[in-house]
Order: sequence, then structure tokens, then C-alpha cells
Amino acid sequence: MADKRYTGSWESIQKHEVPKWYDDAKFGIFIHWGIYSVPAYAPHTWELGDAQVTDWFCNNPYAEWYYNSVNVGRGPGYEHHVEKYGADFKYEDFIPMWKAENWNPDEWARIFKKAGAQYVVLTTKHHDGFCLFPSKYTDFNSVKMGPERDITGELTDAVRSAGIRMGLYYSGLIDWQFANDPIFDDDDLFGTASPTYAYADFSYNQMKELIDKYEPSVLWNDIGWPKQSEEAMPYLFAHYYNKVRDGVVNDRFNGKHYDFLTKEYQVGEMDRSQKWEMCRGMGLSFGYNEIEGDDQLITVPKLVNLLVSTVANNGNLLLNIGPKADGTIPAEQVRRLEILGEWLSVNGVGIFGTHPSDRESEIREDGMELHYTRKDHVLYVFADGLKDGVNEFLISDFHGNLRPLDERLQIETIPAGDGLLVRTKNYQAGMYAIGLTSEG
Ligand SMILES: C[C@@H]1N[C@H](CNC(=O)CCc2c[nH]c3ccccc23)[C@@H](O)[C@H](O)[C@@H]1O
Repeated sequence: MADKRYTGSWESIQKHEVPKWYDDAKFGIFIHWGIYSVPAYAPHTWELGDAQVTDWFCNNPYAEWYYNSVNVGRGPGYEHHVEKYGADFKYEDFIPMWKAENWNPDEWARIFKKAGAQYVVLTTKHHDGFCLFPSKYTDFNSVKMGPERDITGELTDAVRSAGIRMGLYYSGLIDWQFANDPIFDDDDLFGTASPTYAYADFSYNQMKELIDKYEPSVLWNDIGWPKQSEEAMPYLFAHYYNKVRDGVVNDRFNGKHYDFLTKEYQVGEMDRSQKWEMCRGMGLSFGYNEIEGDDQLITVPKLVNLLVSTVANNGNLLLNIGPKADGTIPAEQVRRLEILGEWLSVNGVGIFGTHPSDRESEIREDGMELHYTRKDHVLYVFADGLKDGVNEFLISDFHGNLRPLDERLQIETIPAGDGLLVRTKNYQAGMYAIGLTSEG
């Protein structure tokens, strides 16, 4: 008997449960690629959530916001544009410079596979309104101009051939082809966006195009969904879930229904009782920013810690890469993916397909952190913040044994009271967080 079909009601939609594949996936790759990847410039200022909103939009570290950073007419982004391209150079003038001449989607898929990514989410239309797919609702798209390729279709095929699931990002509430007043603060962000029914119809139709043409495993909407079509949303979700039974949607369709909550840098709340996803760039930007070199990107130890602490608390990590306009991924970003993949090849058994343990994460005074995951009756312990050589930590209320997932690591375990004392003997920094398993 085929699964019951969803109908266009909130009651029917709310029956959708988070599919096992998404809960088990733990690690995905976000991709922000577009016209903004040509100028590839933003000031290196703050993480989202770290700055006063009033400062944010005129000193925006998000290189994918290039259009608005010029449109506000002041600040480092505007000054950089005028100095390098001249005040008369229009954003659209970058389009013929986006050639993607060195783009090989299969090479990207190989890099993602080696990194251990289980899903990919690509920007199909960011705030600038440029579509990376052959939409029949606008010619402002990557087949008609710029790369003159169906970026979404080619990458979807390559990613799926590599056995990785494909998700699609869509800027639902903001489209600077429809409303392009400069955005100076959050009121502008949520106020000027999608002011017309025409735009609400446009975005609804494009979302349906994306669902019908690519059947994405993830619908990653951003900022919000037009109020004028909020009533129709259950029909859109029913259409999606009937077409993609194990598809998932995020909490940015005005939060009226979601399979997972989202955090972005320091913004967004997570609670372990609900599935959530942390997204961030490797630096402060999602789009490629040419002034973000190796020193400006997250360090590998912090990246491993981010993955471990996110997964231990019922989250997935959606780590962004910002490809260059020519279609290559910056070397400093590829290196981080490779090292993360190596770490996962040894420790992934304690990450993929696990669930949060009822043991809360412990952040110790001395900087050491203990994070826990479980799979069936097996407990995994991840100890991070270790020093070279000998480290000691107690797993309280534990009556079993633990062995390291990394065979290079030598440890002693000593029953101590109601727990187990673990002493590492030869820890080295390149081991990053160490995984221990209770599996014999
Ligand atoms: C992935 C990034 N998303 C940005 C928009 N981000 C936000 O609105 C963050 C605020 C936020 C965090 N959790 C939410 C849940 C629902 C609605 C907004 C948010 C984009 O502005 C940015 O260019 C990039 O695409």
C-alpha cells in the first residue's frame, strides 16, 4: 500500500517526520556560488550575531551581499567597488565575467565524497535574484547568460552519481530583481522584501519548478516566505512531500512548519529535543571572499570541534564552501575538507548514524571538552582540547571499557568509583578530538 498522500492542510503536513537519512547524515556541504563570486569581496568584520545590526549591513562580511553593499552607497564594500570598478560599473556587468571555465562538477562531487559529506545544498537563487537553473519564469538565469549552463542540473547529477543527496537553497523572501531598495537594517530586510503578489506567485512557481525538475532531498529556504502566499504553503509542502517522500524543509518558511531548525554562526537557538542544523562559512562569508586567506578561515581543530559538538547535541553541520567564478574551490577550503574527511574516516563510526547520548556535553575549566553520542547500546566519547602527551579525564557513572577509534592512540583505563578514568599516553595535536567507543 503506497504511503498515504499529503493534502494541502497544515494538519496533514505536520504529520511529516524527520527522515532517518537526514538524522543520520550529520555533515553536509553548503555552496554559495553566483554573480557575487566574480567581485568576491567583502570586509572581514564579524560573525553573524557578533555585531550590532546597525553596523552589519554597511560593513557586511557576506561577499554574496555584494549588490547591497554597493547599493547602500557607503562603507568598505561600496568604496572597494568604486575604487576597483568605478561608480558606473553595474552589478549586471559582472555576469559575462562569470564564465565557470574551469568548472568540473564531478571533481566537486569527488572532493565532497572524500570529505565525508552526506548531502549538498546549492544556492539556486540568492538575494540578487539570479537563477542557477533554466527557470521558465525569468531569463535572469545561468543558462541564458554568464556560465550558460544549468549549474543546478549538472551539479545535482554529479552529486547523486557520487552517492550524495542533493538539496536546494532558495531566497524566498528577498529578490533584488523585484525590490532593490538598499537594506540598512533588519526592518528593511523583512520590510521591503517581496512587496507584491506578483513576486509571491513568482517564488511559489519557481519553488514548484525546482521540486518538479530536481526532486531535491532538502528545500533550504532563506529569510522567510512571502506573506501573500503563506496560506498556500501547505499545498506547496504537500506537493513536495508527495513527490519527495523523504524530503526535508528548514525553519525559514516563516517557521510555520519545519523538519529542522537552523542556526547560522551565532544566530538561532538550538535545543537538543529537536533536530537542528548549524550552517556557516569557513571564514565570515558564504560567497568566496578573495581577502579571506588561510589565516582568516576557521582552523581545523575548531572545525572538528564544531562538527563533534553539533552532532552530540542533535544537530547536523552544513559547512559552506565559496567557489571562485572560474569554478575552482579555493585551495585553503579544499584542504580543510580533506583533513575533515581523514578525521571522519577514522572517527566517523561515532558520528554518522548516531544519536545524542543522554549524557550532556561537558566543557571543563581547563578547556577540555567531552561530547557523547550513542548507537544502539554503544557509547561514543569524544574528548577535545587535549594537550600533547598525557591527558586524564573521568567518564562518570560508567561501568564498561573504552577503546580509541584512532589506533595510533595509546590509552590506559582505570575503574574509578562509579566511573572510568581514561589516561591518554601519546596524544598529538594532529589527532584533533579523539573518539572512544564502548564497543569491545
Ligand atoms: C546562509 C545565509 N543566510 C543569510 C540569511 N540569514 C538569516 O536571515 C539569519 C537569521 C536566521 C537564523 N535562523 C533563522 C531562522 C529563520 C529566519 C532567519 C533566521 C543570507 O543573508 C546569507 O547571504 C546566506 O545565504
